[in-house]
Amino acid sequence: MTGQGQAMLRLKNLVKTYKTGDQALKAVNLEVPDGQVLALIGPSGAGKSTMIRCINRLVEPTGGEVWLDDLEVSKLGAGALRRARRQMGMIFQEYALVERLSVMENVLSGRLGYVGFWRSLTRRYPQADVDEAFRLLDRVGLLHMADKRADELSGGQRQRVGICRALIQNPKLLLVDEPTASLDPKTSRQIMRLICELCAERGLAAIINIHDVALAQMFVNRVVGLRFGEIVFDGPPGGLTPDKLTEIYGEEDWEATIQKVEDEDMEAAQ
Ligand SMILES: Nc1ncnc2c1ncn2[C@@H]1O[C@H](COP(=O)(O)OP(=O)(O)OP(=O)(O)O)[C@@H](O)[C@H]1O
Repeated sequence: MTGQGQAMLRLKNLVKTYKTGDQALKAVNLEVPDGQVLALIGPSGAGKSTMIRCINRLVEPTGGEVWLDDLEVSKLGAGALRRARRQMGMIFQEYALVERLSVMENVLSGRLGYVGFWRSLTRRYPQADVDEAFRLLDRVGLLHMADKRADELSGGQRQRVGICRALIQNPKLLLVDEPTASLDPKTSRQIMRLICELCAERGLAAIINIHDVALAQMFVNRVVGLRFGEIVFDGPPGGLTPDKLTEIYGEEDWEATIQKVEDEDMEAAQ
């Protein structure tokens, strides 16, 4: 349980220095309350993927703390970390599906952290898991594809499978790493909408690493901007003025990107 007034996810002075000497995160502090969906933006190399991966320790932090409710994830041993990871679903840019397995098997693989070792080897899942997988596939519009092989799907369909696989873990936090980077603009929008709707339905918090600022602005209430491993912006999408975007990304023509923000400003001024 989250303690009173305590954010569900807390990063305290999180540092990551790779063996190459690259300082990807410099003492990052961040709090994410229950059910909040935030977009993580920033230029290439800012440390977005590193931050997301340090939270579930796919990348081992060099320093600082990661807290998930009352659990200090950064201190856990292997067994406890495996259990903690069940609470953190991950969605990847390249979907990370097993190509030769069916859609259903890919979704069910999200339960591997729960079923015993032998059961996972034979991939025999409890009926309740199979039922839930059907429910999730239905929710994302892929019920009719349950028996198809993953390699027969389009990018958008694959990402829907990736979303189901993360959700069947029954996580409290979703870590989403560039979910739309391999998709066309229309599919990108559908996938972002789906992720945000599902988070709202389930009271799930999410950190979405996303390159497309306009897309982030469309769907989330909080944007965190990272630059050179430091948070340089944290606020509502409307606060992403040209100056702020320049602070995050460097000099650029922001006309197209901030169209929406300008429109709102004009309306407010009238
Ligand atoms: N495995 C690694 N070994 C060494 N350096 C790394 C490694 N992964 C990332 N880095 C470095 O850490 C910094 C942050 O990289 P990271 O991938 O987290 O940034 P990002 O904001 O996600 O970038 P992108 O948007 O291009 O994915 C970069 O300087 C990068 O070169």
